[in-house]
Amino acid sequence: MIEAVGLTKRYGAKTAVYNLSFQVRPGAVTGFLGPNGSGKSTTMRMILGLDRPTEGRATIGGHEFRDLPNAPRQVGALLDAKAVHGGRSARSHLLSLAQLAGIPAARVDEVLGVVGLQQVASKRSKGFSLGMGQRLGIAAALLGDPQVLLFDEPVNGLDPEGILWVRNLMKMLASEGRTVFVSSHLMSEMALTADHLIVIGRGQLMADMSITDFISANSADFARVRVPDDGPEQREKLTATLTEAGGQVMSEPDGALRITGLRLPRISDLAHEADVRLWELSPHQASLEEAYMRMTQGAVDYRSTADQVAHLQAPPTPGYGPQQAFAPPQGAPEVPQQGWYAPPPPGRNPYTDAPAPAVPAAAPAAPAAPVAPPAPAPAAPAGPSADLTKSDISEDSR
Ligand SMILES: Nc1ncnc2c1ncn2[C@@H]1O[C@H](COP(=O)(O)OP(=O)(O)OP(=O)(O)O)[C@@H](O)[C@H]1O
Repeated sequence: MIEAVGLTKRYGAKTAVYNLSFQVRPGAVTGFLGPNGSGKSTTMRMILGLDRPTEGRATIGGHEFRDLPNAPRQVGALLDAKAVHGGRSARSHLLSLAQLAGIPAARVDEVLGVVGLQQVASKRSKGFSLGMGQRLGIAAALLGDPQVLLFDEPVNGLDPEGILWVRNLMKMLASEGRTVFVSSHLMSEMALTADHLIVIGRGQLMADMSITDFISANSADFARVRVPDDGPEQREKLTATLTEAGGQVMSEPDGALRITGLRLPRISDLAHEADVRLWELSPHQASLEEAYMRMTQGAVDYRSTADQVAHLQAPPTPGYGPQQAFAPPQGAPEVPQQGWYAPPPPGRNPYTDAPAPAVPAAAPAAPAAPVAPPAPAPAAPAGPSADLTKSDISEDSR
């Protein structure tokens, strides 16, 4: 098991990680999520003894990394796939790691096979693509057959077949009873891979719960309703009826209405009683991606501004799709078009309203005012976090 207790890291005036406490248990894949610069790599580096915490501690199986007897046989990690001597072949890179850790040379060929790099084992790694480098990094992590594995963005640069392979590998390692801690930006991927989630924002814990609990705690189920386009009267009548019955109604730009707080059959009955015809009545549930976006939208450091290319665009054609203007009916606010744009779930959203993120019931209490305020984009640090352009570049590593 990996455990962090009050883990804090400051780089001068910058607080990268503040008072993080969590446990990563064996037998499950635990996803580690957070926006760019939220402190994921720093946390992993502290767990692996590569950075010293300013306060608090991180342990693996009850020991700090540097006190672990024969650490490479107990813990494997992929932090920065580029941290390889480019002049060495994949095999000799792994052989040198194996020798240092007292691992038999035969294991090198085993892990080369597991990651699918047998064909290029004697090629210099400086010619490797991003995805091949990721595979080599994963091979290094598996070398000592460790019980505890940490992967920082393992699918970065892998093609769809490679992503599927990593997903299955993580699950298999966890099913063997190992502790698997994986950071990723790909929510959809985490939804398919992880059993448990730890979410951080600006270095602080925002959630520590199962994927299922995460979605139900943060997602908003809603119904989408559409009435005939023959004037605003029907929409206004329906809005008033549904609001009176206890529903919350928001207007979408294309004229549809989003309803929360009422079940679909009740919406249908109410529309019937009000003599309003429906062209659409459909259920919607927020995905993990949406739940995550909502949770972390207040803790994002890097945001794009709008590209000023309006003068390059063709003038709108009246009467078509979203370009058609629909005034929101009375009493129905418009669905916000920036960030998370579903209506919030009933009650206050603790993640976006409070100045410092609060923590859900399952997680330890958050500090009052811990992290440095939003600052200009920080200088890119060494290591994986320096890559702000992380993208999924397809490659064929075979
Ligand atoms: N060595 C360092 N010196 C100064 N600041 C640092 C250093 N390492 C990290 N930071 C800062 O600490 C914060 C957390 O960085 P970290 O790399 O841990 O985030 P991350 O969640 O891994 O980001 P990403 O998803 O972009 O990889 C960032 O603001 C980063 O600039």
